[in-house]
Amino acid sequence: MRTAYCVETVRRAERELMARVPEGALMQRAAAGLAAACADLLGRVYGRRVVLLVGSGDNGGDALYAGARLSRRGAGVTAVLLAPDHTHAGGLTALLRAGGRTVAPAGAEGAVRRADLVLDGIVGIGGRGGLRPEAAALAALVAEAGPAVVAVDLPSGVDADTGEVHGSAIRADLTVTFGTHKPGLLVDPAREHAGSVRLVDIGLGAELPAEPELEALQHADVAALLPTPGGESDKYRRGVVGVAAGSARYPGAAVLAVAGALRGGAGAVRYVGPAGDTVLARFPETLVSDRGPKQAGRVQAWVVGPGAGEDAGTVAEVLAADVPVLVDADGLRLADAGAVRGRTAPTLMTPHAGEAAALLGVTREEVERARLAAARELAARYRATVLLKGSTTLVADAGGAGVVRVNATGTAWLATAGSGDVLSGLAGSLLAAGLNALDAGSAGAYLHGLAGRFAAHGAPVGAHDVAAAIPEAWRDVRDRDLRD
Ligand SMILES: NC(=O)C1=CN([C@@H]2O[C@H](COP(=O)(O)OP(=O)(O)OC[C@H]3O[C@@H](n4cnc5c(N)ncnc54)[C@H](O)[C@@H]3O)[C@@H](O)[C@H]2O)[C@@H](O)CC1
Ligand SMILES: Nc1ncnc2c1ncn2[C@@H]1O[C@H](COP(=O)(O)OP(=O)(O)O)[C@@H](O)[C@H]1O
Ligand SMILES: [K+]
Repeated sequence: MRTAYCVETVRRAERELMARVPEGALMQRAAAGLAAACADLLGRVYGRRVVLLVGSGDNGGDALYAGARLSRRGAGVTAVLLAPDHTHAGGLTALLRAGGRTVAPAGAEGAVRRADLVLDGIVGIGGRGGLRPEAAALAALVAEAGPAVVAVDLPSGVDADTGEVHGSAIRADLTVTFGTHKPGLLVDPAREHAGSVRLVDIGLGAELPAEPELEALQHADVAALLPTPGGESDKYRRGVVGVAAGSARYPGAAVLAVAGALRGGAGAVRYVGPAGDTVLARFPETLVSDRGPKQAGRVQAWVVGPGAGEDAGTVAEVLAADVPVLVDADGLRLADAGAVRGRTAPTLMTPHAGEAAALLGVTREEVERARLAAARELAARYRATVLLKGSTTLVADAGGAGVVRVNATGTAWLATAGSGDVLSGLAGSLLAAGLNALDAGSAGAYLHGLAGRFAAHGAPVGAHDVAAAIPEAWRDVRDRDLRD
């Protein structure tokens, strides 16, 4: 499991650790890891030109000490001091002793244009708001000049706790973060600014609490969740998932949800709705019923909503069932909030940003700017588990207060019509197989993201390709975990 902790928790843990280690030790650990990552990126350090953007805090100190290390290895290092009267004194002395030089922002253009590498040490977890004008101008110059950029701890200008970006922020190729990931490194739009992320261990682990702010499943975590049939299994014991989806207008949504559900671990898929013939033509193994959800026979979980059109009656009927229910797409609009809140069995809602915005009464852009807050807010309002889809997929458990799962496997190729329907079938199938709503949502998103990658291989795909690649994703999770 990859975990991320918010700034307040990191600060508390750092205080506790600092009380037990020699003064300055943590910064030296951070700087050593940072310099090593820069050396890896450069390939050869000797003769390279490195520019440090140095702000007023310890983030700048990290950059200066790392710059000193690179300078000792033969790099030409220039520090641009954004706050010359408040520069980290120890770091500055170390850099100057190692042969580095300093320059004011006004005189930095030449050095930036010649640089092989720029280290962003403007602000770290002490940053508030976007970059200030002088730093923003430097960031624009760096972006235009195009050297590799390594962000120290996190890209300056992004919100470490939320992933929000207020104003301008550094765009990095690599972020070297210390002690633990911060939520902003895993949640867009900030995540996009971070590039790839490397975690440097500074010994913080033992001081961090058990419950992080965010967690991201890895192969081993998902492998442990995947349902596997045993000797005693039959199709009913593996779980039956009911899919109430599709309409005369959108029969394809039913097919795609069933396509996902058939690959999600349930023993059988029961389809209810007006697209039965279309579903059967594509998937003859589906149990099709032309009666409503109540009369369709027992299921262990329902998926309702994809392509449902205006069929509020079916949504209400499904919500009245005493089994886990996944509500997606049109179902989200048609569901009565009180009925969702009143359910005793788990509910998993799977909106994209537009659907979440409609439920919250805000704009889509507002949701995309503050995904974490939106997912938590919906989970609180509906007392349901909420999987918020998009470039970052988040799963907040019912109530919204606990740890939020973030999915790291997605690819932008999944932004294709109907791929959400596949996800709803897949996650609903995992619910029917016995996973709780948080696990079903996050393991479903994980497999779905991986399937998207495998199906796409860097080229456009349709949603049915994603569904067809789910078994490959499943095998990859299971087999790579066995090898690890
Ligand atoms: N505390 C520790 O034990 C460790 C801290 N480390 C580093 O220390 C950093 C935190 O250092 P600080 O607490 O000094 O905070 P920062 O260096 O992140 O920033 C604080 C300073 O930046 C200014 N500032 C805030 N927002 C700004 C903005 N938008 N534009 C320009 N300036 C702004 C503040 O006025 C303050 O002077 C971490 O991110 C990490 O890089 C590491 O050395 C590891 C150990
Ligand atoms: N930029 C992106 N990067 C990664 N995944 C994305 C991106 N955009 C969309 N997705 C994923 O693609 C799927 C689209 O679902 P959805 O918006 O419901 O589409 P539809 O309604 O057409 O089925 C979701 O799983 C979502 O997380
Ligand atoms: K930084």
